[in-house]
Amino acid sequence: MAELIQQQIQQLVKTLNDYNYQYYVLDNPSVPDAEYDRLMRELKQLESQYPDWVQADSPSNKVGGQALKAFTQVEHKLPMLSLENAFSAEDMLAFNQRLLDRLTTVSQVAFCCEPKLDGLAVSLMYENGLLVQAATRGDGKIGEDITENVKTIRSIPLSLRGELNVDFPQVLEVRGEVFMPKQGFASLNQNQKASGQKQFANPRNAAAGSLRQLDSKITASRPLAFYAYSIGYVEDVNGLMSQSHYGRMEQLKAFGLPMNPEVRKVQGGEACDDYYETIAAKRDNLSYEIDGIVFKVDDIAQQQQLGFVAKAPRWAIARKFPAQEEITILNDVEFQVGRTGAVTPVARLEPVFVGGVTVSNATLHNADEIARLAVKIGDSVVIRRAGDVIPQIVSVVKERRPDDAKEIEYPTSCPVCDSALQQVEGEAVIRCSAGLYCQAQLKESLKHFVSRKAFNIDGLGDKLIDALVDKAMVKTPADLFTLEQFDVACMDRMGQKSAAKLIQALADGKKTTLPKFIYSLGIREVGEATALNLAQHFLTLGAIQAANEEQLLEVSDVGEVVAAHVVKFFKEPYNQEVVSALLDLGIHWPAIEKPNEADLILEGQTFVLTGTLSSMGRNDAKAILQGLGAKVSGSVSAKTDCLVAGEKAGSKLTKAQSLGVKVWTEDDMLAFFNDNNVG
Ligand SMILES: NC(=O)c1ccc[n+]([C@@H]2O[C@H](COP(=O)([O-])OP(=O)(O)OC[C@H]3O[C@@H](n4cnc5c(N)ncnc54)[C@H](O)[C@@H]3O)[C@@H](O)[C@H]2O)c1
Ligand SMILES: [Zn+2]
Repeated sequence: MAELIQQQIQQLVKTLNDYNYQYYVLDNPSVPDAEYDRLMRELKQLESQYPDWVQADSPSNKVGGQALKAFTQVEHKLPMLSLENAFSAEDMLAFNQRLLDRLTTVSQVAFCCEPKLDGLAVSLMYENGLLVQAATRGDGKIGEDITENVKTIRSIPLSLRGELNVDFPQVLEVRGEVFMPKQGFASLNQNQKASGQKQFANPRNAAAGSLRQLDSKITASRPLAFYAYSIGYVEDVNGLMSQSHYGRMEQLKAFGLPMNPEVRKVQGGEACDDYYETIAAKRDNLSYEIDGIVFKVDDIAQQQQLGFVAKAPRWAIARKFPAQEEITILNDVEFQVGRTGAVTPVARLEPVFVGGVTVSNATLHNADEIARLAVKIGDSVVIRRAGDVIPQIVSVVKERRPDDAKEIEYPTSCPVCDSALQQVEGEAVIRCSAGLYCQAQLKESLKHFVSRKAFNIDGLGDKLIDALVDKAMVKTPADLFTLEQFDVACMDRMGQKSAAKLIQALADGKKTTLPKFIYSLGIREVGEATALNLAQHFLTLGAIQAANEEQLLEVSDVGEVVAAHVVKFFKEPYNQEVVSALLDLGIHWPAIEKPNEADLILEGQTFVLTGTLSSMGRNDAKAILQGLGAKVSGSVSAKTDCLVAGEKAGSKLTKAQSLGVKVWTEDDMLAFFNDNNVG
């Protein structure tokens, strides 16, 4: 027994030291933080139970990793420590109680609350107001000299604002986090992918890897940012620095250092919990990754009274958010066939709680992605789920690969209809060649056909469509309109009442609009906007069906790919049959009037819509603007002529303002519509 525990401790120490090396030295961790934290807690638990067996090289009371030899080493004047972690409200209560036990004279502690940025700590040494040295944390005592690299980060001032010895002290060490904003991270990874280079697992590794470059030109090309969060060593003969941590943050801001705008000072533990909840709710909308909240005792005298333990201050704690990355097992890979025949590998996972939900499936995208991950069935994989984004497999933990791990085999024929698969050159996707003869494609097409923006048929859910196709009651979209109440009522979970409702909905659905009809056909690459443009350009279905590629290219937003798909679609005899069957069954729409040239008052102008409009949906506003000849685009650029900003407009509004793009409120837009008798 004893020996077993000792072995367990040794094993944990070895594993965690390996993980530290991968994380801190190589900037390339193999397991998610949640897994590391679990193993660390296990080790600490064993060490406190069996103090005689604590190993000399235990990571439980060490900070970070070793400084890379390739850099000049910097000895920190004051150690750069880590933080104690809290994982729950109970942990926070215990922390608050520990503080109150030690600070016997106070009944409530004031805290400074700060988002815990997921980047890496750096020390910036300012002497007489000039930045003379920048260093990484390293092992807490010795870091790496990264002065030249840090100087390439635009938001870090090379000199402080204000007057020496009046505003700022003669020596001031500023500490803070260098991080990579989410958007910068996404575009960096896109570039890495395009140039065939390794992609980074997350923004933290990307930031660390970018900062610890021997060539500062590479660092300069990376989108790094910085927020200050404390001070280290100071020579301050005039006693300029505040005795409140929050006060110091305000001072640093006045000296020109970037400060996180979310930082707040609050009183007592409950206010800390409120702050935690508030930021947690905002987390997905922040432009940078955070993995928790840091709570710091605000009063510097109290901080000094509390002091430090081996690797962290007693006066601060990091409360971590639930993990967005977890580790689990890939049990199997199944292949799904989509509406356009694309065959997509779907990962079946051992269920795991991540990003606030239990995840048991993740998309694997295509064969290229499987090759990039080099994943096998049976592997331990890292799953990421952030916000509402669908879960992704980000990496494979190679050292945990079991001996019987199986290669993922791509099917050689359609897994649903057994027809041949085709791969278009230059595309990663593989498609079933059978079109609507393939039941999977038929089901997905029908789901699209009845969806909200197409025929909008209430009461025709995915399960019912699957069943109707399986029972061969529906073979084409036209068959939906020949269904009878009696047939539908016999289906699972349907009764006479819901069947009657559905038949009525189908009858009502026969009246539609031309753009919706075009959209519902599910022609590849023809979305709502393109369908609308096609309808407005050609005015009748017949004209669209008869158009050749050249004529189609005249439609705004229609390029060669779309034109080819449209022509191909209407050439297909099967599609021609379905379209005429639909028309024979009474599908109809009001005629579109040709807009007067003189009515196209917004011709050549690009509009962007953002925020919530109270008087109409964004799609309606878009249609009216397009009717006046405007292009409506999704993103603001220098080419944008006007941004319509509704309620709660966010980053697009800021961007438009910074580019000097004209901005309309919803009222401005309505007034314009009114003046021009539209809307
Ligand atoms: N996945 C892995 O293999 C692996 C390996 C080692 C460490 N880790 C992760 O790293 C953590 C330990 O790392 P650590 O020692 O750097 O501790 P930490 O990340 O838990 O906390 C300390 C660090 O927080 C950062 N920080 C961000 N905002 C801050 C703020 N406002 N104020 C103060 N500090 C702020 C600083 O960089 C500071 O050094 C572990 O809990 C684990 O999640 C993961
Ligand atoms: Zn098929």
